Amino acid sequence: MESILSVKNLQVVFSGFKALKGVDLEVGDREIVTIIGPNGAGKSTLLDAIVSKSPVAAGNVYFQGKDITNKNPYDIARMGIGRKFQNPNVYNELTVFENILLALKGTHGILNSITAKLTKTKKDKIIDVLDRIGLLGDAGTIVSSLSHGQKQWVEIGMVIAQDPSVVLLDEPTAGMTPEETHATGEIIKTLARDHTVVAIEHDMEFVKQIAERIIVLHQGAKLAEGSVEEIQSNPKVVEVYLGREKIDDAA
Ligand SMILES: Nc1ncnc2c1ncn2[C@@H]1O[C@H](COP(=O)(O)OP(=O)(O)OP(=O)(O)O)[C@@H](O)[C@H]1O
Repeated sequence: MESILSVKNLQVVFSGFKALKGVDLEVGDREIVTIIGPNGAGKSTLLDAIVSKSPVAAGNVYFQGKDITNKNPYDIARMGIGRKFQNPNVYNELTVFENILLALKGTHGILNSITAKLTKTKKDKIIDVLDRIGLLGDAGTIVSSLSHGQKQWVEIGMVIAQDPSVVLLDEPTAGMTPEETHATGEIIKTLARDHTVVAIEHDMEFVKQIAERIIVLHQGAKLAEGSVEEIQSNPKVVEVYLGREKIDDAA
């Protein structure tokens, strides 16, 4: 497998605390990789370190064969790695269409973007993004009136509007209803036709819906890696994570 994103022996240290203790990760072009693991395992830190939001203490991150370790986050985004955080970061007072417009490459300033004449290319691009996130019918809706799940989709749309090769998603279904969660899975599967997706997720039904390969992190290290079946039957994973989830559910 040719990797588009490659993480080698990655270490992140916060004031002496080793949040990542030497993690390796290989992600193939247009693959969907899901990262699971208990709270505090280092999942968000791993995505943060890839885009230089957390400083890498040792190890390397390669994107399309280039070493991007600790490069400027803005340059990493421009090179083609898009990152969506847990909470939707959208313009609530603007329409869905305007939110996607603002995220397009080469768009500068809110007022400029909204008042400037829209080229057909930009309009077609926005329509394509809205179609892919299932919000074409809501193009003119003000974002504040959308459900929490729909806001998350707007933000996914804002990420893909920048044409990243790799999309990093941090708990994309957090706070969603089961129906929204399922719809998000279908959106992600469609995205993976054109983008590589790495998603952190807790909801195992969702993981089963989208995952081609699962990475399990535990205490800053990789505990296991494999298909849904391999992960579900791995005794170490059941002990530290999946068994724990069942106990939590029962509680
Ligand atoms: N900026 C920071 N400064 C200090 N410690 C941090 C910082 N960011 C994360 N940590 C610590 O690093 C560890 C890993 O955190 P991280 O958020 O990556 O875990 P996670 O697996 O994403 O957890 P969760 O599922 O709860 O989001 C935790 O112990 C956390 O407290």
